[in-house]
Amino acid sequence: MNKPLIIGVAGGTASGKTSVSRILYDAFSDRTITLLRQDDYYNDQSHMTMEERIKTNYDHPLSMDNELLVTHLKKLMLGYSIEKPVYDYTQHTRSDVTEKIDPTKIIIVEGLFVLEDVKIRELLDIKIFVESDDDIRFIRRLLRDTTERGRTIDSVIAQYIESVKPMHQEFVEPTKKYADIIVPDGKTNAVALDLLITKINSILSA
Ligand SMILES: Nc1ncnc2c1ncn2[C@@H]1O[C@H](COP(=O)(O)OP(=O)(O)O)[C@@H](O)[C@H]1O
Ligand SMILES: Nc1ccn([C@@H]2O[C@H](COP(=O)(O)O)[C@@H](O)[C@H]2O)c(=O)n1
Repeated sequence: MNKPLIIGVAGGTASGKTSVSRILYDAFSDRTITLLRQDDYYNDQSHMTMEERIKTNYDHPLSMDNELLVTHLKKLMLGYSIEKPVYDYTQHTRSDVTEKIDPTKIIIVEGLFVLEDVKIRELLDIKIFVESDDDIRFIRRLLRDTTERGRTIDSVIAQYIESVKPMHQEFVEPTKKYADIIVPDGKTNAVALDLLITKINSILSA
């Protein structure tokens, strides 16, 4: 099998990374394609109490097991299957199950820090940064985390002020400089998405 095409999608929380990745995934669903979410590679915290887990700074790169993500990407590149962790946001740790992922022609890897970590970055053939205004991202996150991630309004606000916002400015926003393409407004940016799909098609048919 030829080396897979690896596409990295970075951006702040609720910027639209998953939405953009899903559109690219759907556009190439006639080929073999995998979508890996860096969130599944948060450190395993099953040995910690819930009180300790709540205190973790999930917006610092050290909260991620990037070593495992890189190992998994390299295995997929060599044609081996992996057992991907599955993250549980309500428990702040990996769930008991893993998901078997087989090697595919295209791999999309999306997450806050996929452009921040040099070892991940150098595996990427196309580097995308999804950008949305901070206030819009905060509103989206508030809605999402209270409906889908089992959080209270107060906890989302406190976490945003204490860690999400400052860590975004320190570790996520600066990685925009590594992007091949910055996509403002994420999934609604039809022109940028069309350009990306055209470019991916041209690489695949080369
Ligand atoms: N362009 C957009 N317009 C409106 N809502 C959006 C847009 N992009 C994302 N959303 C919504 O915002 C939330 C976060 O989007 P998501 O793609 O999961 O972001 P991320 O993966 O960067 O955290 C989701 O509920 C999603 O439906
Ligand atoms: N236990 C956790 C783990 C992560 N988070 C937050 O998730 C955000 C990253 O996911 P996106 O889909 O928004 O990119 C990140 O900002 C962490 O704060 C969490 O709250 N709890």
